Amino acid sequence: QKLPRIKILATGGTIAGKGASADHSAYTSGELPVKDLIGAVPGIEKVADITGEQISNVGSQDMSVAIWIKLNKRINEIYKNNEADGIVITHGTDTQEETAYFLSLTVRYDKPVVITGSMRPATAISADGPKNLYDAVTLAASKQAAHSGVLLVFNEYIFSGREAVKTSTTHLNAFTAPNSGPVGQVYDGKIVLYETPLRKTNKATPFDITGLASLPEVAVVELYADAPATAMNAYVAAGAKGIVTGGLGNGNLNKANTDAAVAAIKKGIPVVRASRVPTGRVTLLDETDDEKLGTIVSDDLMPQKARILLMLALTKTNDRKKIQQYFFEY
Ligand SMILES: NC(=O)C[C@H](N)C(=O)O
Repeated sequence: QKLPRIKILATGGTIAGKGASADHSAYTSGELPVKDLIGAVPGIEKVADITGEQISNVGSQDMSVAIWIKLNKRINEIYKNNEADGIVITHGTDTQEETAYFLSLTVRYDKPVVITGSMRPATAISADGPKNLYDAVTLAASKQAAHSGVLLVFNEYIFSGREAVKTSTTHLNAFTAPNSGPVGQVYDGKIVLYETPLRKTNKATPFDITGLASLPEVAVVELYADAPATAMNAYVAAGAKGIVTGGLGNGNLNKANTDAAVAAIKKGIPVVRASRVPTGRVTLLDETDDEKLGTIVSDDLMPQKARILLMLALTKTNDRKKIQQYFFEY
């Protein structure tokens, strides 16, 4: 029986990280090549017929729109040319949730795309990378991974790429899905899915970025007690095409930032109200009169994910109502 063909696209991160000693936390991410990552996973050759490609080799704190566009292009090409049955992306954890959501919205095929990484570098005692990679390959090789957008596998849990958020800076269970929980588990080489994500992904979104070399600049402005409008005004002056706020509570802006937001909107720059709080929603017309101000709400996307949707939305439209609809659908 022929094994499923899995392509590993490596981008860097701690999973490819190297430290001077096994018992110390200092290391540099994005050092080892993809063949070393595959070579460190015993038994993986029994799960799938694996090939690897290096897309980038960076700590994901240096992930960029340019690398996202390259990844998106390669994934679409692999499926168009029938080069693989499933794709696994290895990635740093710092921005893994952003890449997962970006690709969920932009890949044009309903085939398996699974993303993973690690918290400990490859050289550490009990490195978690090989197990996470084994689990990711197992999931990508199973038929169950299709039609769900990008799935993020970490520490034996499976999350929707839209919902996953890094919620620990150091622990091995670094990801959770604060609003919805995991969609399944992978354990002992077996996948158990409890549910499939309902938000639209892949072909069901209008975000075909084929041919684009960049995306409209969108900035995130974080709120806090007594926050001045300096950051928002500076981003607008620097030419931002959209602003997302990491607002207070249910997406509230203080007076200074409300005034700056209204001024930005008058210049044709959409402002999306998200929240710095990790669970719950930002809904229209709660404490803020969005109709009067012209603001858009993020629904339940955290600021870093709302930024991705706004960048993609701006490739299609500048219309407030349409952009708001995107936030309710995707
Ligand atoms: N655990 C990790 O992967 C952290 C690292 N800074 C990265 O995102 O690449």
